[in-house]
Amino acid sequence: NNLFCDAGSEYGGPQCGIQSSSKILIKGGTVVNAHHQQIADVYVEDGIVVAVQPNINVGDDVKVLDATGKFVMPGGIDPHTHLAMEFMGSETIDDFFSGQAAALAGGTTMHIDFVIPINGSLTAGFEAYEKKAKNSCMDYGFHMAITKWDEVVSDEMEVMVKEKGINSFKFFMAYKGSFMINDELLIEGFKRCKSLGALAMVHAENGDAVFEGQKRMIELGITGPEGHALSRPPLLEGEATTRAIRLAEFVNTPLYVVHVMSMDAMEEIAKARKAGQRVIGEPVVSGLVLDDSWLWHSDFVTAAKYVMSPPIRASGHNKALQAALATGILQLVGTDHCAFNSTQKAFGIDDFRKIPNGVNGIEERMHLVWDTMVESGQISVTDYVRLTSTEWGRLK
Ligand SMILES: NC(=O)NCCC(=O)O
Ligand SMILES: [Zn+2]
Repeated sequence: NNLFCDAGSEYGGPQCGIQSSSKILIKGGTVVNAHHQQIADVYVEDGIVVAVQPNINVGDDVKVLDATGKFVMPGGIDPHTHLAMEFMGSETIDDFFSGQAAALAGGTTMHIDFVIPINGSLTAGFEAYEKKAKNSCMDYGFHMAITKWDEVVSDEMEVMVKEKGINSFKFFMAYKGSFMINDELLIEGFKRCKSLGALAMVHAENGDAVFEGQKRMIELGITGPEGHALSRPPLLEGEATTRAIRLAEFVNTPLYVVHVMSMDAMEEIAKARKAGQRVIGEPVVSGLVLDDSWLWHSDFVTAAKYVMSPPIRASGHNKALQAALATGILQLVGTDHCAFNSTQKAFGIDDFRKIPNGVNGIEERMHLVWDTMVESGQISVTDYVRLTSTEWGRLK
């Protein structure tokens, strides 16, 4: 714990909740936000940015950091994480502390995690996540999943929005037999989001068809990690994405599509946005920089690391997603950080359906987006700040 709590103490910063007065001047850097960049000083008092302007003069009680030749930008906000998540018979290996420590090491200073209800109860889920988040060492927020529907859940959504500060709700169209909801629930949920002014989010894959695809693979004797990709092709992501988009249009409420992994889904989002519908698309770093060749690796331990849903796609989807991000079809980058170790992944050594789904990324996101998108000239530094940090705040 202390390693991270002490990390900022040199600058008089807060030490894991112990607030002490601090004054810092970050001098002479290129200050970047989502709209503009200029050489300026940044004056920070007790963790709050008080002034941004050239040549700020300060007294001896202020710690001065020379940022000449460097960029000074907001910390990253990861809009999609799963820390301490119970999933597929296991719990993610990163809890709030270790996941956040990794995030901080990589330049992300806030994340939004998904509260998973307990037996459908939002209240019980929220209380559990409040406990899980007790060992936090950075800012975080919550979205919430909706996994069943009745009057109680509908009322609890209002409590979450009005009293608990949660105003984004995710509906899983996949994971048949666990989180998956049907279209009736999706419509009810969208209607409730609309009436509460909350944002509806979807994990868009056709869970029934995935189930059928998995059966087909097993019948063909394909039990390794490659079966994961083969059983849930881009087609099924595209189908669910367009269905969710059309139902959101029917209800007339905005829609946020999490982890857009394929051209198929991205093109549905592009069409809807072009038609004027309020649809937000979130690619994740794994989908932007990797391809599915890893899932065919002969070593199970290596291949299983890359099992997530929707799957990492064949080469070409990644470049198309990058282009969509650069041209404004997709809006912001998450990670879907949901890390399992090799012992946990080995639950599926004989059957890919049992490999816990999820990959890492919370530490790597900022530098991977920089390397892939800025260094290649696809986006500007201001775009970088928008896609990795400020856009989530603007949406909310
Ligand atoms: N994506 C994934 O494979 N694991 C996390 C749960 C989810 O977001 O679907
Ligand atoms: Zn997720």
